[in-house]
Amino acid sequence: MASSSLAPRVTLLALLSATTFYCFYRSRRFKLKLASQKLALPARNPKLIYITQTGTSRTLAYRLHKLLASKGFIFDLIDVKDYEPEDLSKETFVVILASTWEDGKPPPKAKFFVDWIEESVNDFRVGALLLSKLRYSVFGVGSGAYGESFDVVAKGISKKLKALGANEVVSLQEGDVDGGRLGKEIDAWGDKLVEVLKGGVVQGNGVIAGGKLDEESDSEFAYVSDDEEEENEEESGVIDLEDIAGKGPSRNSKNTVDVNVVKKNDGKKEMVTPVIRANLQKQGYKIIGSHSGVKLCRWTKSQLRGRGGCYKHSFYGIDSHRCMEATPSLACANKCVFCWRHHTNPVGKSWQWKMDDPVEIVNTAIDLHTKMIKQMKGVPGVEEKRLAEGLLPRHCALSLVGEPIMYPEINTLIDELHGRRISTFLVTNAQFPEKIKVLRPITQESLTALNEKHQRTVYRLTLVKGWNAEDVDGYFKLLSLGKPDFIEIKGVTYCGTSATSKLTMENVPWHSDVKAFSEAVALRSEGIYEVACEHEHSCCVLLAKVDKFKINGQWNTWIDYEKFQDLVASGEPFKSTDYMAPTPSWAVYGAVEAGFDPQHARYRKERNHKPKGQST
Ligand SMILES: Cc1cc2nc3c(=O)[nH]c(=O)nc-3n(C[C@H](O)[C@H](O)[C@H](O)COP(=O)(O)O)c2cc1C
Repeated sequence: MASSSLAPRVTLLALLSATTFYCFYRSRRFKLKLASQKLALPARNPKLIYITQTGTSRTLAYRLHKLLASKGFIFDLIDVKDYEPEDLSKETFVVILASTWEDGKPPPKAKFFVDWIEESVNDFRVGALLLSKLRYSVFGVGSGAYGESFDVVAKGISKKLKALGANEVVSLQEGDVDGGRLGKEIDAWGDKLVEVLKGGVVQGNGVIAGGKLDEESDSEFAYVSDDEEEENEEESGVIDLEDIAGKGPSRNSKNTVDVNVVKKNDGKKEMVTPVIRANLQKQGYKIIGSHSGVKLCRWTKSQLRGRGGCYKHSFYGIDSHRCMEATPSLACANKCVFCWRHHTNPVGKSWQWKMDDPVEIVNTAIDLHTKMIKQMKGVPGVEEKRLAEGLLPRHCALSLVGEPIMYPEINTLIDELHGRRISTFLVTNAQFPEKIKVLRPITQESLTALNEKHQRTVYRLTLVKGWNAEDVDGYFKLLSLGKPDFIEIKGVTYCGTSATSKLTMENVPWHSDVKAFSEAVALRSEGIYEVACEHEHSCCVLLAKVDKFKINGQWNTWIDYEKFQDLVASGEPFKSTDYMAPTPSWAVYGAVEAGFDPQHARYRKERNHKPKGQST
């Protein structure tokens, strides 16, 4: 590097690092402030929402409200016309009573509410965990005389809330006005709700206390599938039980059982509600936690079924079902909760890190990954061949944000992974440029201090409409710093509006917006970058350096993983172009497949409407 350009570059790098660190510090301060404020905020009341035309559901809702109040559980009673459905992502417990009218439609006053739920399910920009904090139950009000459209509004709401990640705590009740027993039915159903609510108190898991909900409660209460495509399939974490009330789940050698969903002898699956947990505990089982941290990502499940992969498959040939995560951990030996941020400003205490052995980290990562893959055996649609592939992880994501970047053994960890022919890609940030500089070769790296690396480097940019989707010049300046080989530009995924995220659907770009921004950045680069690939389903586009990766008109954004491992093993220096591979035509920008691998089976959810703002 010419010495004349070194000084400004170092200055810029330092500036960027300092800015990033400052923003990080501010955001943490802000979060801490919010957390401390939160303690003072009253918890959000659970909601009892009724959907009615002629008043039946309202009468039942009042009756249920009274019953719940008599047991000490205070719900806000709300007519659906007065409820803003976007608030569902802030709720933790909602009970809905819904009637069905002509042609299986909801009463007109509920149209907006029902449409919002429906559209959120069908909108691929919305995260499958939008309502993951929400626990809910639905009671249908209708007439069996209407045959196929009996209670369809309630059934639809229940199914769609589940698809958005909400947890159903008492099963849907299909109330039939013709039976003349609706009053008794709502009482019995209400008793079940009370049982669940009481369970929350008994278990002390923060679900409900004195009729109030704790917004910060963990979701260990019930397991929910994060699979958008298989709404009712709660495969991971399912333990086959003869009968939970009788024998219970088979114990493992440690006499513990880790369940969130159980299957009863009638084949039905059931959530492990606090009540069931209590029953299991009475039988001597120790419940050791939830599955929230070890669920397979939806792309992995999809690829195990031979269906579409994530954008990393389209851009680089990474198979999700062969990709695991390893998290190097640093634990403070002084058991200090503030960890390194505290210790960098020590308060007089000598300190030391407790570090995981790299071999142990890799073994644990492989172990967790293979365990989860094995759980998919026998799940409908999962292919034997892909299961076998999944048991041989080939890629590893190393997230080096925060504490792990300080992990001194990072190169040993990378060596350990490569020793097992597992390619590594890093996710990091600009706070620790020195650490990035000394890293061993990996297949792909991200962010600044990368300009001088010989491996593939990538920026990842998340577009938020109204926030950053217009600043082409600003982003081009950032590119000029690290001169990455690739730039992934991805539309933000909507995960609900909350105290810490003010994003709304208005901020979520369409794929056409992402394309337009990417093309503008490419244009601004004056030929250095071109848009190389796209993955429409993820709203994601890849820009790549033309001189390195486009050879005789052919893009080479994919990675020859075997060659990469051979190069590592050789011990000789090598460059990113030594292990590049041709991008398949279906992944190239503008292809009719729009990044969808034709070898995968396309699985489309039923859509009743075209996505907003799209012509096709
Ligand atoms: C014109 C008409 C159409 C109806 N269509 C359905 C239907 O498709 N499915 C159903 O389950 N119930 C249907 N019902 C029954 C209503 O859901 C039932 O009367 C219920 O009690 C209405 O509750 P609400 O007063 O809370 O709106 C229909 C009733 C009427 C009068």
